[in-house]
Amino acid sequence: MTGSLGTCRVCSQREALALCSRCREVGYCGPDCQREDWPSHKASCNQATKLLGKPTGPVAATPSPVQCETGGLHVVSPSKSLSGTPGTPAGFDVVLHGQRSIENAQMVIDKLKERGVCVVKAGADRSFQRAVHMESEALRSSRKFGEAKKGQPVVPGSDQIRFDARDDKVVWLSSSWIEANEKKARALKVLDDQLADFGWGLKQMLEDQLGLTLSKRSPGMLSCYDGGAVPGAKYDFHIDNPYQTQMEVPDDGRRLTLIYYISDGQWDVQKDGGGLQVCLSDPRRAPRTTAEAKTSELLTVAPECDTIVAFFSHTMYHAVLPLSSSRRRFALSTWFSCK
Ligand SMILES: O=C(O)CCC(=O)C(=O)O
Ligand SMILES: [Fe+2]
Repeated sequence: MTGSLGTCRVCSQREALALCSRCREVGYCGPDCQREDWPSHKASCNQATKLLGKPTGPVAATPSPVQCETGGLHVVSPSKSLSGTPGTPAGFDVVLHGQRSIENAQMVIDKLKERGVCVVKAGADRSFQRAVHMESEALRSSRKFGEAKKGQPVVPGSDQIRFDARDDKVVWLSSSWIEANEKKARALKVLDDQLADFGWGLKQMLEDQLGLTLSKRSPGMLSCYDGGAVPGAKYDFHIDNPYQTQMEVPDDGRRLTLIYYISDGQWDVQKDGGGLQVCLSDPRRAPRTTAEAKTSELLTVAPECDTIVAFFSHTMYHAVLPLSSSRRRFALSTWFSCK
């Protein structure tokens, strides 16, 4: 779902900004047109979701900027306190559930512009959350996760290789992997699609308001930090696409990182560790070093089930703090790129 979505199917005048999140077959300029169309679109939407074999319950409640039945998503609590002191998890900036998709997308954009990171409550059904957790655990038991560490020359051309300071294992949900593991990852596939929709739903606003043009998305990456197998598992401070820092690395195109956390129940960052910590530096420019980044205020996000975190891949330093219990911390991540 890249490029233009065409014109709105109702008014045929304005550009469609988002697709129906259930069937992803029709586009609207905004919630008003979508709401008006729902009585006539309902039947074909139900048919399409049946044909695609999508579980309608979870899809209707998953994190996408447009929801058919209700005409968009609904913000419940804009920003609770966001003191961001280490160890104190941030509140949600946006809570998605069922109405006002465009307004929600705008709140995400505003937060990204102001702070480079936005914490969103996705609003998926509990049964869907449980399904993605069970699938993640089952994939781990059947040894589907592989090494995530990547080696890179310390400077280009050097024989000295530095490995990513990360302790997670990952599965890439590429289309061929999904095809080969269809039954094992039904809910994860739906989640990956929904995360994609959420990101693409921001596309036009990111372009118009922040000058960021997204044209590609990576496959979903399911990660597992296993506090039982690797006590204290973590990922040190880094920028996903560090081309602006003093490290001599090429621009890999990544601009927006989206992560959806998957866990069995509540996650207490004081007890379990594993918080995502983001350095709140200038969102428009990457700090040149980790030390410089750490002089900024820190925002801690609890990897609590059903939380989405969005941040700029090329400017925001972040880390996964060491796990301090034997729990497993799962997340589905995806990266949107400008090339
Ligand atoms: O899982 C997280 O919270 C962040 C992981 C991360 O930074 C990465 O995979 O690049
Ligand atoms: Fe990262």
